[in-house]
Amino acid sequence: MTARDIRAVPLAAAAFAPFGDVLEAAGAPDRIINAGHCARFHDRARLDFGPDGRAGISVFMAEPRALPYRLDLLERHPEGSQAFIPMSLAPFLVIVAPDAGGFPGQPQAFLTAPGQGVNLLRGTWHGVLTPLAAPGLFAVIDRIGPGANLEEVALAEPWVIVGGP
Ligand SMILES: NC(=O)N[C@@H](O)C(=O)O
Ligand code: NI
Repeated sequence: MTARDIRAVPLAAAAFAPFGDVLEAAGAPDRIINAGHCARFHDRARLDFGPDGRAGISVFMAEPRALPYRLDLLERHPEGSQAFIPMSLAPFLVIVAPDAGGFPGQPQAFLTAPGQGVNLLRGTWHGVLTPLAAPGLFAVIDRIGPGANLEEVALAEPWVIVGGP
């Protein structure tokens, strides 16, 4: 490990909560529906599309990356939340960072388990969608609306996201 290495940890709702929501069928379902044939984990994301935006669903086909992963760009969407719902069971890397005076602070990296998705809160600094295996196929729910909704920061010094214990 070097000073610029960040170890990815398994994604967990409590640790991720300041940055967003973990979308998963975990724990007790909120409702049993469809004549008992379906468990509904109800309303699990803090969606936010602002006063002049609306929700959109897009499909992303992202190029798989590998660990160790060079992180040299962070971004945020000041006008809306952004959710990534994998359409495969392949893991992906979720990188987030707190805000530090309008710029990203120390990033944190999480590895998803099969079946987990995430919703990033409005304005959360994050790395771009980073699948770790093909297909990098995702449904993305984010803001459709007027105005700029993307702030990018190229890092003067990259971080290296590493896996493993
Ligand atoms: N730009 C875009 O649609 N995607 C990014 O926001 C991302 O987080 O991957
Ligand atoms: Ni984004």
